[in-house]
Amino acid sequence: MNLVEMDELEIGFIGLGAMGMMYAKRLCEAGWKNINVCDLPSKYEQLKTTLAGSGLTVLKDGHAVSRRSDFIIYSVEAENIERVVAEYGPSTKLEAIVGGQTSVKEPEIRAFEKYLPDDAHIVTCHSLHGPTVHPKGQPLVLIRHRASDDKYNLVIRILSCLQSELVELSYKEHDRITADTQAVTHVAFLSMGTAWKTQMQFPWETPQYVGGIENVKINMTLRIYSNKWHVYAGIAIMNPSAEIQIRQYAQSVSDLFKLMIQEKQEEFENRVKEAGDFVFGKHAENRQPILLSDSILDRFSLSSVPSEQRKPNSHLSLMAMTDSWHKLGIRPYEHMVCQTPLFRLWIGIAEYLFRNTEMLDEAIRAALYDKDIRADDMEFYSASKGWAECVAVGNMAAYQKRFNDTAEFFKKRFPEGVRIGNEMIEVIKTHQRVGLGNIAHSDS
Ligand SMILES: NC(=O)C1=CN([C@@H]2O[C@H](COP(=O)(O)OP(=O)(O)OC[C@H]3O[C@@H](n4cnc5c(N)ncnc54)[C@H](OP(=O)(O)O)[C@@H]3O)[C@@H](O)[C@H]2O)C=CC1
Ligand SMILES: O=C(O)C(=O)Cc1ccc(O)cc1
Repeated sequence: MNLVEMDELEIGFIGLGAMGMMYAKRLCEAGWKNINVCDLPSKYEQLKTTLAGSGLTVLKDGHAVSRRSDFIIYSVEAENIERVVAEYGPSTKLEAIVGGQTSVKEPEIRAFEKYLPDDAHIVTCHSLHGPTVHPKGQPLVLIRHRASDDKYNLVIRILSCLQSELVELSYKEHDRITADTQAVTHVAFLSMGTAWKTQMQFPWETPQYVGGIENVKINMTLRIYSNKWHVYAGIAIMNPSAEIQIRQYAQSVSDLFKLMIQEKQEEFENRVKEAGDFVFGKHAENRQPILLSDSILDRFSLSSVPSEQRKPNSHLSLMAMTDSWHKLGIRPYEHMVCQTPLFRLWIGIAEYLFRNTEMLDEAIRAALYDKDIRADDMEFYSASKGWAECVAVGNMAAYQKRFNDTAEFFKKRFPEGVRIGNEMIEVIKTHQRVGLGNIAHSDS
């Protein structure tokens, strides 16, 4: 590392929420000496007090940060990016590099092109994990939109301290891939949460939700609802590629649910198995399987129901996911370069279900004939439709209300769910390094 560069270069963060703070602190710990930060001017005094002695220089607003920083990272809500760049963009230092951390890049790039001076370089990024996950080994998307070689290489040097895996994409590629990996995954978990809440049912008290796969559903749903609504709303509503995926997911839930209640066994089974062959079958043999299993995931339980009382689940959410990948011709393993921990767990449990013929047949039987699970499936169908409509209308306020209503229902269990969720994510990280076969063996 060039020590003069670390002493002299100024790096700025506009927006000091969870992600901005995480980045600023990590860069500071790595030895970058001049880190300028700000949030809303109304938080200036408070931030000065809380960050006194931290090594970060707190400034009043984005003008002050922009005027003196050589690399500026906007780390604000996707919903606000245009307004914030419009306000502070014109104060950008001559020939500075500007980037952002928003999860959806089309609005961010549009704002940069519109409001930044022509001499500004644009290199933007997206860490594909939440603020509480260690960035080491996680994908970090880097988008070189308008930058000289020198400036681009400088950004790589600065962000290298995160120890993430760099994935170089255009902003359009980024939005297309994250619509597949993130937007649709979130809708599945959001719908589970809404369905449970509508029935006033805590899944950890219910016999259908006992066991490893169910632990992923429960803990990841709690993880999403404990995060901020705007993160998910931005990904779903502001990414131009997301609506089609979400619409298809809701359609797949609806199509499968209709076949289930009409007990059209052959049609249902064929459709589910064809989808499974497309995603997990022969053609996918070259890819690296994730190989999660119930035995690995069993220990991450919030459940109070003894495992002997476990009842079969239809796994409508996973069947619909696989069906929707099939209908849209998406091969999800091709997107693993942009995996988030949540996506990895999600595709991991779908893979586990579809590779395990006995379990898949049990789920198909439960879907068609088990009346106990029908009520849950009906609520899940209705919730996924509601989320898809909300995204199609594009109303952020409606999204916020739906999200917060459900979050409120689950909030007492957030600390525990998030703690266990973090442990699950650690396990899949280890698994990425050593191969899950080894872990499965030592666990069993
Ligand atoms: N959380 C996550 O898991 C991840 C989030 N991201 C993305 O990173 C971005 C930030 O997310 P996150 O940190 O979680 O969200 P936060 O809500 O924690 O942080 C955003 C911060 O920006 C502030 N802000 C808004 N307007 C301005 C302004 N004009 N000037 C200065 N600060 C402003 C907000 O203040 P106020 O709250 O008062 O509006 C808030 O403190 C989002 O675009 C998100 O999509 C990316 C990866 C993961
Ligand atoms: O893993 C997920 O999908 C998460 O929920 C965390 C997350 C949220 C937003 C991002 O832009 C990146 C990661």
